[in-house]
Amino acid sequence: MSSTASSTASSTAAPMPLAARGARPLAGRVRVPGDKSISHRALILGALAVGRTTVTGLLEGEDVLATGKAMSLLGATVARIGPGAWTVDGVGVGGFAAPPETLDFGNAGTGSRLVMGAVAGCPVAAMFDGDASLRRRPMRRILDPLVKMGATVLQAAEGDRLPIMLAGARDPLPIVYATPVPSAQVKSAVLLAGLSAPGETVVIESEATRDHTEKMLLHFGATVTVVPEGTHGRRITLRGQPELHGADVVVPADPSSAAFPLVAALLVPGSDVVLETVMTNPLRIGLITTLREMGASIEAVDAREDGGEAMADLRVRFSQLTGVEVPPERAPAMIDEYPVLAVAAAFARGTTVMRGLKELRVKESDRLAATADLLRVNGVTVTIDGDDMIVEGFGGKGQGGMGLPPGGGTVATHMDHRIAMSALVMGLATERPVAVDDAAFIATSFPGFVETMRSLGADIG
Ligand SMILES: O=C(O)C1=C[C@@H](OP(=O)(O)O)[C@@H](O)[C@H](O)C1
Ligand SMILES: C=C(OP(=O)(O)O)C(=O)O
Repeated sequence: MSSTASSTASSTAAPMPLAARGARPLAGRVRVPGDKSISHRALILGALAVGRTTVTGLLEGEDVLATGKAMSLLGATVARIGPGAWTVDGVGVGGFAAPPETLDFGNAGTGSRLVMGAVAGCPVAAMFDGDASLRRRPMRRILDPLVKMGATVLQAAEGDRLPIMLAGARDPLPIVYATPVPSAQVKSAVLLAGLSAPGETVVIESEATRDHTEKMLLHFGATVTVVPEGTHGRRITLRGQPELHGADVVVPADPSSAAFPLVAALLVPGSDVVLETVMTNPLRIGLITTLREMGASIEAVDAREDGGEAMADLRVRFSQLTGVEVPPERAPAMIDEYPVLAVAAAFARGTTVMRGLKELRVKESDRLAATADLLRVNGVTVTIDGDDMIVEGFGGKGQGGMGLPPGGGTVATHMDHRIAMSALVMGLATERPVAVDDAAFIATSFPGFVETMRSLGADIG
């Protein structure tokens, strides 16, 4: 790979404390970086295609750069041709070469798990590793179906965790797999392995998760059909052994990154902000749906489509929010947004109940615990009841409100970018500043976060 960026900068660098304090109204237009999910997939499918893939708007965060490096170690030619513009010359389905060194995914669950799927369909062995956070995350959910498809786990740390040495199948088997957890990463790993298998690989999910892999497989020339399954689920069928051809991929702005300036604009009085070209895939906008139910002013302007993905500019204005109950079936559409939703809930009038958050326990940190701690050290009452989180809102300074959350705390971020950004957003609107112990991991998904927020008028330093 022609980029010099290291995938493990965050884990080796000294901690980077930072604080946010009460701001004047936020105003202006910004475009947050490219979608992380689409960026990983563009590099992986580009590497498995024949010919050249050109990606524009790629997220140049550490997670995605680690995937780019892995693709070049597996034999693809990955080059940066300009800011956010990359080319991938692929090796074709099943064509990965044995990598000469460990594939180090740093902090990235998505990169490590999707690439395990892609490697499982090739007759090569690769060592997968990551930072201390990634080494704690469960990998059995990925290994189980991949072993069924013919891959072999040659080595793994206790509890089927990284570092893992995985040998791909010489003759991969197609399977019908009902995912035991709602996870786009598990679904995608099976589909990527299934590319090399003859016949049909089927994934059945009882709750629909983000469908970027399915959409991008179609874009690269595979045959994929998707039909509803049960009340909230889907059945995805991939015809194996297609010839994928290189394609152009335009990456829209990441709604999971846009969530931070979006919630900040809702919380800081007088704010009026436009977030440009935000992806609005229905399986990614649970946060927007929820915030609108809470009374948020979020207007989608110039809604359009590119490469099969919906996008729009979002105009967001300061709003008095009211607590709501968020149903568990919405979780997959906003799984990474609960920490920042919980921050918004702390400013709302009344109680917000978020149900069905089990998967938050196995992210970069135990996000259920980390989010509750984030709020508590800043004076907010939070209850964790099983897999549900209940936040008591302060309600603001107006009629019926109890004022603003006090703030004044230092938040332990536990190597988790979303906890760090959520805490800093909170500090823009609390009575006193909010500090974080380490903001370095923000670079995994949102390089330029602090500069972007400052360009809107935020006081972070
Ligand atoms: O497939 C993806 O790109 C992702 C899927 C989600 O993880 P799970 O599949 O573990 O829910 C999400 O949390 C992650 O940030 C990105
Ligand atoms: C959970 C996340 O990512 P990953 O699983 O790729 O580490 C995230 O970005 O919030």
